[in-house]
Amino acid sequence: MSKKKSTGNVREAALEILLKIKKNQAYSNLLLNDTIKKENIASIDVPLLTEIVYGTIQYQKRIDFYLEAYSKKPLVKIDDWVHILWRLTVYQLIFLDRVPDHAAINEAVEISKKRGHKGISGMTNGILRSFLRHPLPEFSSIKNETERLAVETSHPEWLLKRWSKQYGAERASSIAFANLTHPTHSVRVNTNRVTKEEVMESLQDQGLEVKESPYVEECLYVKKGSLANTKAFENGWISIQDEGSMLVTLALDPQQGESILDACAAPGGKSMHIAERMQNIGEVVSIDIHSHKVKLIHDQAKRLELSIVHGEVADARQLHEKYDKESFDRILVDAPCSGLGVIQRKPDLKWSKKEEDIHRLSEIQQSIVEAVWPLLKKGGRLVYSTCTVDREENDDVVTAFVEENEEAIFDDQLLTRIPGIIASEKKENPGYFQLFPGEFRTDGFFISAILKRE
Ligand SMILES: C[S@@+](CC[C@H](N)C(=O)[O-])C[C@H]1O[C@@H](n2cnc3c(N)ncnc32)[C@H](O)[C@@H]1O
Repeated sequence: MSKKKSTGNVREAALEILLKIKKNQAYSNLLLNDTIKKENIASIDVPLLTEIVYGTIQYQKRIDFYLEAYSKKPLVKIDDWVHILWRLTVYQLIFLDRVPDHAAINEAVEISKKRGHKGISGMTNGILRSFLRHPLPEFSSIKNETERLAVETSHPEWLLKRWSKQYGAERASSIAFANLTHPTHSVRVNTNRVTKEEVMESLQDQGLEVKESPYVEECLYVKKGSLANTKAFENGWISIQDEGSMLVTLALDPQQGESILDACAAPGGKSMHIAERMQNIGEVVSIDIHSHKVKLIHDQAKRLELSIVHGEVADARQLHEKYDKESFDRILVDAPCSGLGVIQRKPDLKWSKKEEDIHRLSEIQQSIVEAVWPLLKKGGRLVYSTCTVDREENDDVVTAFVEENEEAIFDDQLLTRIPGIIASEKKENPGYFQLFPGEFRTDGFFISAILKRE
């Protein structure tokens, strides 16, 4: 059966998704996949729907600045669905060359008529046409520097202030601009089963543009094309993974025959990488608190033929009930975090996360590290990582832990295991480092390594 839908339905679908996100009903990626299936969106329309949804979220603060210049009423007094419809149409007018302006505006007017009344469609027509007739308002009209950066890069002010205080104003600005750029798509080659060259050939044969990474050996950048239906993916030769995430396994440096605990493991990206590096010899215990997520670990292990990975549902803070002291050679805590390092991929995070979330998460992160520490053998290594950019969830968690635990010392050899160019930039403390978005081709990641004294 043909999966045909007009682009009009694409915009309505985008409106529905954005409204649900605004009401905090779900994450954008889950809602998108759900809507594509339920609404039977044609595969040809999926890229447009994805672009409108992510782009509108990414640029919403900047778009509101533009809309405010033309709206007769303050935006807070406009119904949510009308406001979002304006936002997504302005996104198309500014950023999508392939959508003709009149088509985008006509669709918005039609949707307004269908969902509202004549007054609303008239208002929609009026604001969008006056937006087209005038030049874009200048950011320089905003006098306060942080407010100006917040509007231009479309970030909440509290977050920019936090980054500026923690990493300096220049870094805060570069993170915010980097978050507006497209992320690099990378895959990890399962070198246990296939060579990098074979994977490159296979992907290229299927029309994908592939390039070797200069940093991590098993990493390939994929420029064009969808990976999910490729032979390499179906055969379990590759996994989709950010290169920063691959560095975490390099930091842990698991060896064949060892016993490894991955305390926060789902969906299993790092557990699989660990098992691949161990050539499937040894044991990887992969814990996650959510049973539906542990299923993903089982699925991945099966697809990649990694029999040493054992997924288990448990709370990492209670593992002492299941495992003896000093059971593991190495432990990975890839902690639950605010995800502020992956805004490029998941822009809704910058609007949904609040400062209170950071405080709450940092307490959970500390308690997980403290709970699993006794399970590490003497002389063993614990790696603590997050995909966020915030000292309270990162540097503060590990420095407080090392200060309070006599047996713990920072691993001053960490950077020797990280590829040269990346490591040479990271000198603040030899036992941990922060990767910022836009710095290399990775997401924002924090990686630290702690040793247990003999
Ligand atoms: C950053 S994600 C892990 C990503 C994973 N390491 C990977 O590379 O695919 C953090 C995970 O920790 C899990 N989690 C949160 N609290 C936990 C707890 N108390 N014990 C175990 N897992 C927990 C979450 O369900 C989530 O899947």
